[in-house]
Amino acid sequence: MSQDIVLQTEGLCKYWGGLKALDNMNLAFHDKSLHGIVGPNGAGKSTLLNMLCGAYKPTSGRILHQGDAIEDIRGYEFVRRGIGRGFQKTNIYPQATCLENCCVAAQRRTGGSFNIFAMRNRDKLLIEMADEALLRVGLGHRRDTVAAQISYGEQRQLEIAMVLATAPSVLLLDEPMAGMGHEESRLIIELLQTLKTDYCIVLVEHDMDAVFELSDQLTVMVNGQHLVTGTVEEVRNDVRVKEAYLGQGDEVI
Ligand SMILES: Nc1ncnc2c1ncn2[C@@H]1O[C@H](COP(=O)(O)OP(=O)(O)OP(=O)(O)O)[C@@H](O)[C@H]1O
Repeated sequence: MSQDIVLQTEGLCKYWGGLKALDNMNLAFHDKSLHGIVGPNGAGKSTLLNMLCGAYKPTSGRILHQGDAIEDIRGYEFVRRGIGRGFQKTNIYPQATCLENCCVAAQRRTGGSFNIFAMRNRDKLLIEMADEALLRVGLGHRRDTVAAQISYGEQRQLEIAMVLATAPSVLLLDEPMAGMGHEESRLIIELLQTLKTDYCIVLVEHDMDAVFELSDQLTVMVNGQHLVTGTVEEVRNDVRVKEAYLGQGDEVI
């Protein structure tokens, strides 16, 4: 295995009854780079992310993290290993402050302990992790603001901060630009440009301009099948990809 591969799938499959939502997926995700995943609706992109973060168990196949097979470990252990997942639909507690939201996320990494004497130090650590994450996404000034009171775009930034607060090495992001206007999307694109210098990022995103701008490697999936993986240029020039997107009104490749 190449040294900078952080996460890898081997023959990964997910079947729902007779439906092959994901079939024989062999992918390698590298450190300090962004791997885009695109494909028409129902291609299996979210299913893939759900398995990479431990939310779904594969029907068959393997997931390797730093060379260890992890497909059978429990969901919370994925977070403890540094595999962080952001969600397509917002996952925040609206009545909690941005800091509190990030502390809850950080706790998923550190784990809960009922040792009362350890509490003070643990809280300090959680707050440090949460503060660092908020600063990283540019939400330091919103630290003590209730999440319901920040803009939609800021809520999506908060989602990313909540993943960062789990101190991950892998970021799995599902449509972080969904529903955003141009200016808000730009902020997220710039954020991901800086984050990908430090993390292994797997990005599922329908905004093709954003994916093309950000991806070091790009995978196209269709109907649960792998179609092609390559650089943006390689993918854009691939005849099979053009065919797969024919008739897809909202996405032009
Ligand atoms: N829990 C489930 N039970 C049964 N079928 C499911 C389940 N989750 C997903 N599927 C099916 O698996 C296939 C892949 O779905 P998935 O959500 O992974 O696609 P996607 O590429 O993320 O699509 P979109 O771009 O629309 O979000 C679809 O046919 C979907 O209906």
